Amino acid sequence: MGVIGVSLIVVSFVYVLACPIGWLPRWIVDFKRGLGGAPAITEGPLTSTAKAEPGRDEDARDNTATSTARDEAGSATETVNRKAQGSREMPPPPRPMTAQQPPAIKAPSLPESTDEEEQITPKAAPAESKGPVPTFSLSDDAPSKPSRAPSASAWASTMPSSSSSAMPPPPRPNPQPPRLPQFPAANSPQIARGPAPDRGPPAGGLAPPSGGLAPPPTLAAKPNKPSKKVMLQPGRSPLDWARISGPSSDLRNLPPNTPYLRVTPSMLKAQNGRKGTDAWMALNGKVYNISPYAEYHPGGKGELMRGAGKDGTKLYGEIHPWVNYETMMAACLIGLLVDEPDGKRGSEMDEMD
Ligand code: HEM
Repeated sequence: MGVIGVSLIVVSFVYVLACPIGWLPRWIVDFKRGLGGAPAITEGPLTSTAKAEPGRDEDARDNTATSTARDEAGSATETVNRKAQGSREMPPPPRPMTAQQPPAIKAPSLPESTDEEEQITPKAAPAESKGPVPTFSLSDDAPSKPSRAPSASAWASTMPSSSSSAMPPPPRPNPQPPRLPQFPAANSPQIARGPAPDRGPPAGGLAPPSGGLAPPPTLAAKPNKPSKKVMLQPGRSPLDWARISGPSSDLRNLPPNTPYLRVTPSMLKAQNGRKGTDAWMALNGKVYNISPYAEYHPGGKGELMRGAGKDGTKLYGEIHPWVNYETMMAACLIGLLVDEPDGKRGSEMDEMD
């Protein structure tokens, strides 16, 4: 009997070792793994946790070792019964796809620390190895080394032109400034009318204005003549005259508090600036003493004295009608030009002119 029992035990061991794993119950498989046999292939669905948990694997080994010890201490009959039970339960054949399953998440190399038992679920590691940080290049040249994220230009150059999903590069800025369209337009009626007619030089002999418009007819035109202005002595500028001929000045050269005089033509003729007398001149019915102004006259003393002792209205108007004599000569006002008492004013005035 002892020999038979030992033989059964030996046969059971041989069967367990030689039998396909898929036909064996789980605890025998675990037992075989504990003996260092083929890697365990579970019957149930493969899960990454089952294959990637070394902690559980170690637990299984512990269970297997416990079972082994229990088996060794058990009787041969129990072993035979378990063998018979395993024979009756026909497990499914091993899946051929098991070996072709994609690699599951690689189990991280956990450090051999004391808290290994607490960390049951390992952290998944990235499938790809960490490479260098991709570099970006903005130059149009091809990148010297391949990078994971190429530059925009390199990407655009590598993209096929026929691809509809490729975004075209932005247009380059136009170096030339935009040009305005022709004005007037080619079909404009302004061109149909032709060029503007030549209306001749502007009236008055003035330089043609830039705007092409003629001066208003009410503006008196300045005669286009050479200037007859003279060099004035120092202190005899128009500004100096304005300073000495203010509203409170009296340049009549008459006795103080003398009222405005009624100047007859004979009186005016006698004031011609000769023989030490002042020169008077009538302008539009008013008589002025022009002697104080002679050194300030821009046209010179000689030109001014052409109207001394006379009615210079016509002469004055021929040269500079724009000059405001009433303001300039207010301090030199003698009085009003009146007719001769005997009615000779008209003929005398004609002679004076
Ligand atoms: C009280 C009477 C007069 C006053 C206040 C006066 C005033 C002036 C003034 C302010 C100017 C400068 C004008 C300018 O810069 O455009 C001037 C210029 C001139 N005046 Fe008189 N004037 C008087 C009478 C006369 C008379 C009677 C004559 C000649 C007969 C005369 C002949 C001239 C001449 C030739 C010029 C130079 C014009 C030029 O070439 O620009 N002036 N006068």
